[in-house]
Amino acid sequence: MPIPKIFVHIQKDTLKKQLSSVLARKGCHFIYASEDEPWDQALLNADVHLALIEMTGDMSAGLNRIISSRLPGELEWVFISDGQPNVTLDKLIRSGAGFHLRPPLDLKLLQEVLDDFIADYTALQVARSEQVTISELDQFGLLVGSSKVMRKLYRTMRKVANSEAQVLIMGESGAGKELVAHTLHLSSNRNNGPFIAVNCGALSPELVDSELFGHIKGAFTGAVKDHQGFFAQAEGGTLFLDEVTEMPLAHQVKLLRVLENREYRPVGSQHIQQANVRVVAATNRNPAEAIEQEIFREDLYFRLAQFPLMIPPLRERDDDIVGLAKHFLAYRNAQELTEIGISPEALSKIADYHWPGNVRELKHCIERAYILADDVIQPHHLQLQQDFLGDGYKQNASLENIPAGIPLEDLTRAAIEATLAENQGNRKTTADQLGISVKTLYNKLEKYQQDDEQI
Ligand SMILES: Nc1ncnc2c1ncn2[C@@H]1O[C@H](COP(=O)(O)OP(=O)(O)OP(=O)(O)O)[C@@H](O)[C@H]1O
Repeated sequence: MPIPKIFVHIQKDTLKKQLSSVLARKGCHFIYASEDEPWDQALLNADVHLALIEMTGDMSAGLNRIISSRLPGELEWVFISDGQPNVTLDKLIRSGAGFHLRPPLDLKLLQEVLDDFIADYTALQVARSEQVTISELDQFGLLVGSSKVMRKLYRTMRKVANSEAQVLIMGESGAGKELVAHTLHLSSNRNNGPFIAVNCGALSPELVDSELFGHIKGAFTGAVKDHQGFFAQAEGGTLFLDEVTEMPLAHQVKLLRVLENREYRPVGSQHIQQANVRVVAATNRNPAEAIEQEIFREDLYFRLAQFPLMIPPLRERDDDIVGLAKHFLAYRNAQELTEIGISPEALSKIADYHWPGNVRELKHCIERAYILADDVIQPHHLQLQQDFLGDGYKQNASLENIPAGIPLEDLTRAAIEATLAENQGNRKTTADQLGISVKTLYNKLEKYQQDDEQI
């Protein structure tokens, strides 16, 4: 780990002697001003973190040159003077540059100041190198995580991947259902075939049949050419039916038939097609409740859930929360050839938050913090949903807490994610509350997902 560099300009021999124990301190590198060049020039040329300067009246010109450079804000300063008033020095100290120690010199205080500085510097270096260039987490397919629950999930997925069982994935929005579906596909014998993902809630009710099963030219007004449905597109591979509970009931029956017979007929066609497709479905809802509310057919549930897989919400994967944050940061650093770190305080804030938006929210939060931080992500760089909208946003319905200057698209995304989390991922209710169509909501979520995937 790099050690801090301290520039020293002490002229009086008596002071040099007094400081000998301080200057013998280990854990930092002292660079002394030479007689060959003016002290201010030497300091401007040196790449140091702190300057320890004995100030005398004849140094004001040099100090003025320092003040007009960028250096004052970039360095920590400790001045030792004989107590003579010095306007230039006062100006620098009043701007918050550091310490001005007057006689009698308190060596203990000077030692403490240097100790604090070295401790802060070291903490910063630790934070910078806090495993942000490496990821510590295990990975299975596209899924990252080492927590007990994730490891259990990996084992189950490995077993189920190679069977032809239909899988129903359950879990909150942003918990990783699509990633699980895709990983199942990649780990299966069908991995040379296509993986087609469909948002059932975004299908327009009039076109569900045509979207799923395709149509032939002239099947209906506007059917100007043959159209391949999702089943045909997924032939030989996996069809992922996301938000399957949002599919209109009438179409759920048709889906059930295909799952039972492995046959379907494109709209307007006389020819039955064979479906060689593995269906993996997902829902944010509790299927039992959806069945009770009569929006999800029980027989379809049993058909789809030959193998139910429950994805735990991020807040139940305690061991993974901080690991995932570092993972996303490490990947971003590798991509951008940067070394942005994360402070222990920021990691605590991440660990303590309840992540209603799950992994998606965490990933997006790190992405924003990466952009905001200069070198180390601090707690104030982490913009959480609750920071945007407040926990009591709904109750207070107050817009006053929204900080000025937030890009509108960020605000839209925060509103969507907060509302989705509040509604346990139910997109219909979310769209209704936000006053947008389900289709618009899906389009936005798809865009956010694509943005996230570029991380
Ligand atoms: N275990 C994980 N490892 C790495 N990234 C993950 C993990 N889980 C989720 N993600 C990331 O979080 C985001 C959301 O994941 P995904 O789309 O799979 O969630 P989802 O449950 O299908 O969400 P929704 O219900 O809103 O469709 C994606 O950017 C994904 O890459």
